[in-house]
Amino acid sequence: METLEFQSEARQLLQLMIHSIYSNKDTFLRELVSNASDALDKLRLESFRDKDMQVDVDDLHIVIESDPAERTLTVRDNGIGMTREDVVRLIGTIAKSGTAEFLKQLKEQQSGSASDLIGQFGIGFYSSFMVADKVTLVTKYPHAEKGVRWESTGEATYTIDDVDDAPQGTSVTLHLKPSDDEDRLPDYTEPAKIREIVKRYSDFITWPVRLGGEDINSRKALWARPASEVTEEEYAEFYRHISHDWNAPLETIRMQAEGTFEYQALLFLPAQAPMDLFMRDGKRGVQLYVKRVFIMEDCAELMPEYLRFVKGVVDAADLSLNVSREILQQDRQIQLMRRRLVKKVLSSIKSLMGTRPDDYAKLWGEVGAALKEGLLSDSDNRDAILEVCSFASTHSDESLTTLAEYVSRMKEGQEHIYFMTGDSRVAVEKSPHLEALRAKDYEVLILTDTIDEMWVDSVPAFDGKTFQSVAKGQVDLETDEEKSANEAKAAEYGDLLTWMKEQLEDSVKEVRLSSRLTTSPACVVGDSYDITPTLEKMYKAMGQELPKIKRILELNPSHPLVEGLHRAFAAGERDGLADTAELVHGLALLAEGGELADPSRFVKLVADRVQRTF
Ligand SMILES: Nc1ncnc2c1ncn2[C@@H]1O[C@H](COP(=O)(O)OP(=O)(O)OP(=O)(O)O)[C@@H](O)[C@H]1O
Repeated sequence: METLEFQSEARQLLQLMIHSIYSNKDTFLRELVSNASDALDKLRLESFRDKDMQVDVDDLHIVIESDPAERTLTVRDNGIGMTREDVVRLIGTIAKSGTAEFLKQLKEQQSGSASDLIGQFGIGFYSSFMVADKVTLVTKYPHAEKGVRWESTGEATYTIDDVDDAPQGTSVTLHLKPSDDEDRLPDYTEPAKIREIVKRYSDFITWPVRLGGEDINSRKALWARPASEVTEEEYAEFYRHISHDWNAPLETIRMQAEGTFEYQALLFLPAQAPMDLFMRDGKRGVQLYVKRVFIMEDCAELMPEYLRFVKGVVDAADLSLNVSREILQQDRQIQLMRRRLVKKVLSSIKSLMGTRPDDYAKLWGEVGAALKEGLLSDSDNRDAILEVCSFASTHSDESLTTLAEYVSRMKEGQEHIYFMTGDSRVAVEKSPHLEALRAKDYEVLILTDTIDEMWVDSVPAFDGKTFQSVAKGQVDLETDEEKSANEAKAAEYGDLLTWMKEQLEDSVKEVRLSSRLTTSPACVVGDSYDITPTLEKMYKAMGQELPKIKRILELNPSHPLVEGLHRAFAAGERDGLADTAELVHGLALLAEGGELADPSRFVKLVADRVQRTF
């Protein structure tokens, strides 16, 4: 027998379980039944793929046994089992990505809301320690010679030992803590209690769950039952089973297709973003069943990456049971099905917008940044995605706006949908680029998600209105009169502009008069196809070297500083004027929250000027 130590993260989670923070301890049984069900699915699949496997798959089931005298409760399955290495790896450590992040968040939370986080993380098996002071697991993997016995009190260590005569599958025996009404710990050896919990949480499990020789679950796949007969609570439990999210789903979507390619789908939109939404190795896709038989988890072929927050099941009638990912990728029917699933999800989000705006807002807040990835990757559905997007805008400090709402508020003569990207709302709002639009009372979308920097370049228009960055290209807001006045100004300033461009040659590619400024002296803008400073920063952070990007300096000819500069220049003054040009450029960069190439030089120039005022 060997005694091993739990990995430190596993130990921390076990401590949380022992000093349980869940008020609802019944859920431990759901976790054990859920694991057993997964193990049966896996064995069934494995036996299908590996014909040499000497296993009996005729009567796959889950048995629950209780012994009131010994105060034990056992959940047994004749599923895939685990090897000794599996046990050490799967039960002794927590290999899931994001564990450290999870524990950090947990520390920051009050214990009340910690259960939300735990549910999301899905610590499954460990939840046994909420109700047991010792847990014994005996398991055997089909190809392993011997079985394994694992035992622990949930403290720092566990023991592991070989077993000669272990049956196929896994049994988990809980040595229950004394029942205690005050601590809301019921007597889990009571058959009525066990029956009640299984009925409530695990009724839909496709394998029989037996107690005292009797099947106690109905085993009906929810998606195969008439929608009118399934309760919200049943959907919610099923959602929890497949998603490991503790919360109820925000929306349940059912689909049915008949004809040449039959399938049923039961999909869920989450109330809370999955923890792994933005993790590289996060879960993707939905579960695939073929005629009620579980085929694969995380079937990314059925749901595009940008809809990875959608959980659920697709049950296709006409696929072969040993369908592979390669086949799925090439199958035309699968692609058609995927297309319909995507359309259905997007239309469900749209109807949520109309019927339950608060829920829509919640969903958008949680997963909007992922959904927007679709604007880049799914051009077929671009319009449908744009319709369900919401953005911050200068129209309101509190609520977001849809594009349709934006368009309905467009001013007469306004041709474009104006937007500005940036690091934060404050930075964008303070930016000088917005001045002329504000003066005209034009609304500007404030885009601060990383993904916004990318899609705005590839989405041409919404409802026939093109997207126009206020920080790029020429912003054309003037009346004809203003235009001719400006042209005259430009002629007047021509020499100064040329001279300034020479002075600032290393950092700017052009100096011109601005039509977007009203109160600031200057701003820097990009050409229509230049990448933005935020994007430039992102590339740099990823270690990508970019050629130096020169932007355009725009001057406000009605600002006293610029007027003064012009006067001095026209009077032939050149002393110190080069420094002034540099200062004006620096001010423009600072005003948009940008970075100066040489801050110490800028400080010196300003200090010199200030000194001269004494
Ligand atoms: N009855 C079982 N038979 C075979 N393997 C099991 C069984 N129970 C647990 N395991 C293995 O141990 C792993 C860890 O189980 P645990 O319940 O802690 O987490 P999980 O099921 O992976 O996570 P979640 O509960 O979020 O699904 C499982 O993924 C599975 O590989």
